[in-house]
Amino acid sequence: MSIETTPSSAPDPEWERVVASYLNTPGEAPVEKQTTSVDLMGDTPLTPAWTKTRAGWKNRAELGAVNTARSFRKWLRRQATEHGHASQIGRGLRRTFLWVQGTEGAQVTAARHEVQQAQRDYKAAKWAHDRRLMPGKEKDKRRREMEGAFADSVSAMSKYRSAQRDARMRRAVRGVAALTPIAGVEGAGLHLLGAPGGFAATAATLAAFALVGRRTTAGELYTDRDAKIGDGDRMTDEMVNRVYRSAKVIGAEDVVKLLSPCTLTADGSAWEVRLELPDGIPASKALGATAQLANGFGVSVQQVSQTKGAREDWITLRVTLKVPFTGRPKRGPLLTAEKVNLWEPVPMAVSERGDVMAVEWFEKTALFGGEPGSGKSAAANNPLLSAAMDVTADLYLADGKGGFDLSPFEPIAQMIDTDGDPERLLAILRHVWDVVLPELKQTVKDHRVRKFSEALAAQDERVRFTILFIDEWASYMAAASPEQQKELDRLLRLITQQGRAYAVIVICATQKPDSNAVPTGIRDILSTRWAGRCMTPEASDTILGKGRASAGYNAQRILKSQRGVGYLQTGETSEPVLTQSYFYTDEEVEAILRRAYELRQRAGVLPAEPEVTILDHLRKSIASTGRGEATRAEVFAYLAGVDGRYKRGDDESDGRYGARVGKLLKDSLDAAGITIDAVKVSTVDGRESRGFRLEDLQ
Ligand SMILES: Nc1ncnc2c1ncn2[C@@H]1O[C@H](COP(=O)(O)OP(=O)(O)OP(=O)(O)O)[C@@H](O)[C@H]1O
Repeated sequence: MSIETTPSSAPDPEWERVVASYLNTPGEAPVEKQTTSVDLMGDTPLTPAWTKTRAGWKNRAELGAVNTARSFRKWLRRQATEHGHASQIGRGLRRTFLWVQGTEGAQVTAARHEVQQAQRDYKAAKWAHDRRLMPGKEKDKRRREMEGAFADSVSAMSKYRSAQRDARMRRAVRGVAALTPIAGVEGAGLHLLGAPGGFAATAATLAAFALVGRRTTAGELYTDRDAKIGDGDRMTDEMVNRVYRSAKVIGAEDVVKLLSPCTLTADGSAWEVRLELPDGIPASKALGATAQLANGFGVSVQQVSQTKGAREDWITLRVTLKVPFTGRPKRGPLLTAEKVNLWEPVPMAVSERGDVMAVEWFEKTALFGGEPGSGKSAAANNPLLSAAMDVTADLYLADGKGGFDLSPFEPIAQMIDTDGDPERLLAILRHVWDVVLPELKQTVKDHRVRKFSEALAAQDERVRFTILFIDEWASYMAAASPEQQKELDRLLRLITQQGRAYAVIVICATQKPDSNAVPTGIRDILSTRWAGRCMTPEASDTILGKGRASAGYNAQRILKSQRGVGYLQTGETSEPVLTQSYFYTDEEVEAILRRAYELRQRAGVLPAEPEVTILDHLRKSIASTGRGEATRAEVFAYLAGVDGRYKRGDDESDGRYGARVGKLLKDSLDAAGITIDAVKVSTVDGRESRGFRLEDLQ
């Protein structure tokens, strides 16, 4: 959450007056209005009420502590440079001393030099005059010269004295000018507050000297030019402009206009600012320069996110202080939900800002993509488990990888394939296309409406959601014959295209999102996309759409340590949003599905138990030996456990029992149209016997 500063939301007195006179008809008592402090210039930040609550104060205190620690670190770094405060004070003292001393010293030196010269001239003239054996005229001339030199020497001496006096006087005046405020402040501080006042006055004096010495000898002032968020500096207007310039998003002379102040979010996890790009620069240019911006801010590329605003030139920039989504996953809402209504948006993930991302599923289809381990099964679990908790949703599930991800859904799924068997998937698609969809279409026709709706669902219980989830389509295609491939492709296309209006939700998941993974024609109509970590920007684009990676939405940038993180693009938001999906552990999945089972049992919508055939029993009896084959005795022992007719009578001999149940098994297989002959197999202790092999059954 960020502290909004929206001056425009401050009360407008003119408007209030108009509204008040409109509401107050003549004769009526005037409407009593709440008075709020009016911000006439609209320039005071609006302080949300929550900041004055206990939690608000606590948050502020925490933020204050974080900021103080950060400022202290920055101050320490500064002290090692020539902009350190000790250096500044030293420079200030030197400069003040030089100012008090002034430039009169040069004039005094010049005057002294004049005196020395005049005295040298006088000595020379006197020496010339004092010589003997000189005609009288010459003697007179030399006397005059000597007297002239003497007068010059006296005059130079007087000028020198005057320069000295003048210099002393000026220095005294400047000294008094410099010392009076210091003495005044010190005196007043000591007089008024005693020792603390004296300390405060000394601090003020030092601050004044620091101010005088703030420029270095080279004339430089201290600036935040190199300040980086990664170094613990705060985001400033100047920093944002510098970084956008160095990232070449804007020109050297351009300026980005800040639409909001640079604010640390309420939870202290990120800096945020809304900005307006200069004319002629599209938002996509800024969105595509995330790596360069991250460099400028001194953070990793995962820490910078930009979202396009309502206008092409508006951007919200967010720089987190740590790599997001590396902490513990958020607790999923299904753990405590009693049931789910799929007609309402289903919470799926949490965005970087901590917003819950909820997805509407009616008329939606989805594609979950990402390299193995990126968390797509965990992400896809969100709609699947939500659907499980809505008793009006029927689940048709197929796992091309033949893994265990879907096994816990088995008791509540209408049809499921967990073996990656294309024939089984074909049976599921045929059932949905031939049985389910026609019934749903008929329901719509009966009500003479165009499509399903929540209101219709309240009237008619035939209005149900149908969830068709296919994990790893490519694996099915690889295992299918060319005819099966064609048929699978045809049915999936038809169901996806026609099912939307009848609440048929097709969800595909794939490790390698290309045209083999999901046929291109189908991929294009899958409206909701979730892109987990990908190997290449191209793979990311295959899920999110062409050009997304270069516009800044590149799932290749997601780190391995960011578990379950992916770009979520829904019909509701035009831009993909980086999110971390809710994660349910295996135990949690089972607990949710147990509740879903009970809900469905109470609602009477559990799928009918599939009939177990004699072939299923035979298969299981062989599988239970773990050898891929079973002796007749082992098969009969298993069958005796599931069917009373195979139990041995008390007085039945080995031979008679074998003959009786052997015939019983043969008759049952014949009735099912299955012919399997007993073959030679090995017993547990390696001897030979007659029995059945699993591969023969398959
Ligand atoms: N949202 C999440 N929060 C925390 N950890 C997660 C999250 N999502 C997935 N993980 C972790 O990542 C692991 C792999 O997840 P998941 O099985 O969903 O990946 P996947 O992409 O489906 O892999 P595969 O393609 O091999 O099936 C999980 O076992 C879990 O430990």
